[in-house]
Amino acid sequence: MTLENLQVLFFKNYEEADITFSPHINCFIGPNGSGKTNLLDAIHYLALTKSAFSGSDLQNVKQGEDYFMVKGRFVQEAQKNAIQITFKTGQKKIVTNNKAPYEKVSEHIGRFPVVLISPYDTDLVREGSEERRKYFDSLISQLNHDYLDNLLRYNYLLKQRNSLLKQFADRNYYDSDYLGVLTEEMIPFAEKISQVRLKFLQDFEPVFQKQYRFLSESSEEVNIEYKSQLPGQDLAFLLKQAERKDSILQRTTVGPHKDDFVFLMDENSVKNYGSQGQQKSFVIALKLAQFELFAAAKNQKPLLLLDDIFDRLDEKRIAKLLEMVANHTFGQLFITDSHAERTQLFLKDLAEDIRTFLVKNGSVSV
Ligand SMILES: Nc1ncnc2c1ncn2[C@@H]1O[C@H](COP(=O)(O)OP(=O)(O)OP(=O)(O)O)[C@@H](O)[C@H]1O
Repeated sequence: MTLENLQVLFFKNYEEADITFSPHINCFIGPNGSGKTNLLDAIHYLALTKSAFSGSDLQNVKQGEDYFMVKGRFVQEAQKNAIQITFKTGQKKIVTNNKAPYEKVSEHIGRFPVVLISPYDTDLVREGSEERRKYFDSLISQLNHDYLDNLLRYNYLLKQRNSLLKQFADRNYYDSDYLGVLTEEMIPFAEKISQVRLKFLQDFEPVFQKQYRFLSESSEEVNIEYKSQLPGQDLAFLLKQAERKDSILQRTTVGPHKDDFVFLMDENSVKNYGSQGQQKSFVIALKLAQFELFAAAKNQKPLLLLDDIFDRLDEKRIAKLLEMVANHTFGQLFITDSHAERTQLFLKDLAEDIRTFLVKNGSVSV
């Protein structure tokens, strides 16, 4: 799969940009804060209908404006998909493919696979379980639409259950039967989510371990452990047992929203025991495993977005990634860097068609 072009309007620090890409390597070069990462984010947005960095669409609208648009043409085999996403303050965003709106935006997710490697990836190791759940949920959702639907449904019901618990506390009254009906409705979704997460990890872990060995060339063993209250347990019983606690805390304390994916290195926590270099290898291996699984499942190479890797990674890891580029492991690549000479030096031995874009203060030139 390739992205032929990208147009943005009032997206982050861009008033307007219109770029035609190389099907191989594209480099965005410019000073810090000029808007290189924002272009990668616009590509991410086109593929996944959300930013990789900002939690709210309002943050993506250029300051002083009230809407933004991102537009681009993905080519899959001979088929062209012109995607346009428009967000206007206070309104629902509109996503169209070849001018036709999707019935459900979730249908778009996973159709145009993209993998982003960014300096923020180490948050997956350092932050709490929510970061990791979000990452794996997004990954599984791009491979499995039923999973995404179940997850959306579960999250909706969870929100309702939590607000009911809060209402009971506020009004000083309690209706266990009413809560029970909502709880029962959640259980099948919770069970499916847990089953799919467990099964996914069984497929993902060996691919991840292979990528880690390739990147680090060291002997430590890495694992990802699925930590959940659910497998092998009767969830209805667990929820019933937690009901008193839930009513005091006014939130649901049992369920897949409490799961974690624990990152281990020689059976120790990567967060506490892994060196900075090991943590970076760990997260890049996650992303390379994601790339490999997406490529296999979708029978096409995802776009690979590499943010600031020449600055943030040591030469050994950069060499490994470039070895993969030279071996044609990847398809279309988008790379950001603040130093043109450094990028040229790293890419000089590659035979691919390399296109360089100069980024300056929210504008792009060739
Ligand atoms: N909604 C917005 N409106 C206007 N400007 C914005 C908006 N969101 C982000 N920016 C600006 O975009 C700039 C950051 O762009 P970006 O992260 O793409 O930079 P970069 O070139 O990748 O820098 P670095 O090399 O430091 O990673 C900042 O100056 C920020 O203020």
